[in-house]
Amino acid sequence: MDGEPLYSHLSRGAVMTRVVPHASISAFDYEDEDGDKITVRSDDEMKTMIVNYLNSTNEIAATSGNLQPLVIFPRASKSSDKRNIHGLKVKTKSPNAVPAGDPGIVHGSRKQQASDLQEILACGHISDAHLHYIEILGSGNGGTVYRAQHRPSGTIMAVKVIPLDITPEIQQQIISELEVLYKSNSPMIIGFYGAYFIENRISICTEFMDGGSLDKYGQIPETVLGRMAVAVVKGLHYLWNLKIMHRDVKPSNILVNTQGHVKLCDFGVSVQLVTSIARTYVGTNVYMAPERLEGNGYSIHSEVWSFGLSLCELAVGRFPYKAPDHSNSAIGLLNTIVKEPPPRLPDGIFSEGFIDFVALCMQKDPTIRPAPRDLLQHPFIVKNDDGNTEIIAAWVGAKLQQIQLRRIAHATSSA
Ligand SMILES: Nc1ncnc2c1ncn2[C@@H]1O[C@H](COP(=O)(O)OP(=O)(O)OP(=O)(O)O)[C@@H](O)[C@H]1O
Repeated sequence: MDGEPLYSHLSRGAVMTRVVPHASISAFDYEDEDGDKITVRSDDEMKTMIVNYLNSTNEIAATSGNLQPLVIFPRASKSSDKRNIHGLKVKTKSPNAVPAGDPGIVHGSRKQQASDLQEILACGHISDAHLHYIEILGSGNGGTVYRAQHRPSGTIMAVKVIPLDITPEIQQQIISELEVLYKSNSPMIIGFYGAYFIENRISICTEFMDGGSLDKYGQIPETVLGRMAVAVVKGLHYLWNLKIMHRDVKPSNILVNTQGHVKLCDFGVSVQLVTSIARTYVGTNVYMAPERLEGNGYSIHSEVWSFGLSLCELAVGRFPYKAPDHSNSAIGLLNTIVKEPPPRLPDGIFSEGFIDFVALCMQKDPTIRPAPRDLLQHPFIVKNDDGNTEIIAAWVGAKLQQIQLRRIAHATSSA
């Protein structure tokens, strides 16, 4: 090509594949003449780097082949104790990793395997190359959740993969907002192992809960649901104290395991992530409070509504609203939620405390709904706050067995 330098046709991906064949993320830092670190995330930025490098080398060195190597750096990461509150054991000195203190990769001559590059746009120790995907756990509006094994530590985790078309700057913002999760350490909040972007997909790695989410259990008896409700109230309270709003309280975002633990997942810790998902995927959330559906703002009182509605559904075993024509029309359903009086738990089947708790949470006027502190003091929560995880564990275990037996029976009958 006339007059164009050779490197003008290089793609950053192609170059990085040659230098570090196993890296799937190709961003890095280099130092300019003033010693400032410059990040390279696009082909244009890489070309600028090469131009600057060539301009700064003297001609004799260039023609004699005695060029100083062009050094690039994986982006600095936090110390492992700050990142690794869940105690993942990872071989940090793998033969493929760039040794600490080694400035990095040199073009052409000193080919070095640098799997660490995968951590560039990431928080945590996890990279895709370390994961063995076992099965799909479920798919929601936008993402797919996998059960995967983190090979270096043997840990089984849930990996949620969401395709998002966003700029590298927004990716960076999401990753830094997710770092807050390292500070959260509550037994009622899903454990966070790390997150990373590959191309246009974010993967979020969290603790795996072998009971899955509450939406698959149908009706849950009050004795069990009451204990679950305590965990959810405490989890929400914990988030609210950190000034984090969940933004998506519903049965599919409440997870259980066979040890009787109940944890919240998918909360809006990264406002940028919530915004990017909302921009990319249009969905109807029937758990939204009436004021939110009408576009009148969002507060912790809106989460109290969603929680009350989730409890009501899990207690009766079906979503308590119907569209006026009994169709599945989303608009009809949302209209009913905004216009009609809220559903109530039926008398005579549930305790008075439970009926009152749901009724308070589902008041249509958000200003008179209880605040998080009041929820913790409500007699229904106080009564169920006995730390009895065995009752949840036994129920989840028995239900999972039933589900498994039903699956086997179904598979045998259709074989
Ligand atoms: N940490 C986890 N452990 C075990 N199962 C999980 C975990 N996280 C999610 N799941 C399962 O994966 C399913 C899909 O989750 P996902 O968050 O993609 O969708 P959703 O919450 O059902 O819907 P939406 O995306 O519309 O909010 C969940 O319903 C749950 O059963």
